[in-house]
Amino acid sequence: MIELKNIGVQFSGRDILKDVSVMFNPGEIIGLVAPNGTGKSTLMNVIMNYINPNNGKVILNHELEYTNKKNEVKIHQLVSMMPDQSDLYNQISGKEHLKIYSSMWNSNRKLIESTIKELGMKSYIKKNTGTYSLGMRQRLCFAMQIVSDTQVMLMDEVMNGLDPTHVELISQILVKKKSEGKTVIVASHLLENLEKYADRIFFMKNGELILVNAVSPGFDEREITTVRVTDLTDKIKEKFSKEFPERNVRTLSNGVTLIDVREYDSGRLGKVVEFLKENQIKEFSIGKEALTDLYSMYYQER
Ligand SMILES: Nc1ncnc2c1ncn2[C@@H]1O[C@H](COP(=O)(O)OP(=O)(O)OP(=O)(O)O)[C@@H](O)[C@H]1O
Repeated sequence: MIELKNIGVQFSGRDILKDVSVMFNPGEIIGLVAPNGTGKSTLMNVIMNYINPNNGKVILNHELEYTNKKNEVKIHQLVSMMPDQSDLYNQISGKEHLKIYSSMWNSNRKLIESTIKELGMKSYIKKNTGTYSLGMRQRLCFAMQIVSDTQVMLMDEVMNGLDPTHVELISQILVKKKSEGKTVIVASHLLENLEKYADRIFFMKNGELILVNAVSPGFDEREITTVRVTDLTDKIKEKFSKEFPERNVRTLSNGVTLIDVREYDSGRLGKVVEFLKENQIKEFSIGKEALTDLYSMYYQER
């Protein structure tokens, strides 16, 4: 378990993190979402003690803090940050990288072979990383962190440069890590993907963390709050507002129109669906807002 207590970071007098207090638990995947330059990496760097916060502290397992070098070594045995592609050595093989990480964290050597297999890296793992493509390098960075096998794993843009098959594969591995009790903290711009596996998602805005979506546990798939329409023209929208004047209809910058049906009974909801069908609107779903809608609301609404 990792706790951030009243963390404040200022750069050039600007608040990047403002009194952030939050707890990340074992067996959960945390998603961090924000536009470029908001503070996701800063937060991770604070957790790693690569940046000294102006205020506050990081506490691991209720007791360990970055108060001295000895504690830092202890914490870094338990908390790791996924390496960056620029950390790779071009003149040695992927497998050598994995061996180095396994030794540094003194983890189970068996993890090396199983991770290579799991990530489909067998055909190239013995070649020098200088010959790797972007996606191959990214998979290696991910594999290095998996091999280190720490209790808390921080991943900044883990899906960078990966094709959809590998995005899916890595998502599945993240879920597996979670089931092993790891705390996985992922900063990502792939919202649809993140939404599938993250337990809690935080948006960062004005130095604060805002919990936007508790996907599970307790997330009720059946809860209907919104009809989400992707092909609503202005004309039909106007007509809709006349027929359903009491309703809150909003069109977001991503082009999606959300109709708030929170207080509708099934009869009234049926009428909304009927209206859409009668007006040849085909692209709609009934349920909740998607993460990309929430993102539009928080960051892009004019
Ligand atoms: N060492 C530093 N000194 C001064 N300003 C910094 C420093 N590190 C980061 N910043 C600033 O803090 C802000 C947040 O940066 P950060 O790298 O945390 O953003 P991010 O959300 O991770 O962005 P991205 O999605 O682009 O990775 C930016 O405006 C950046 O310029």
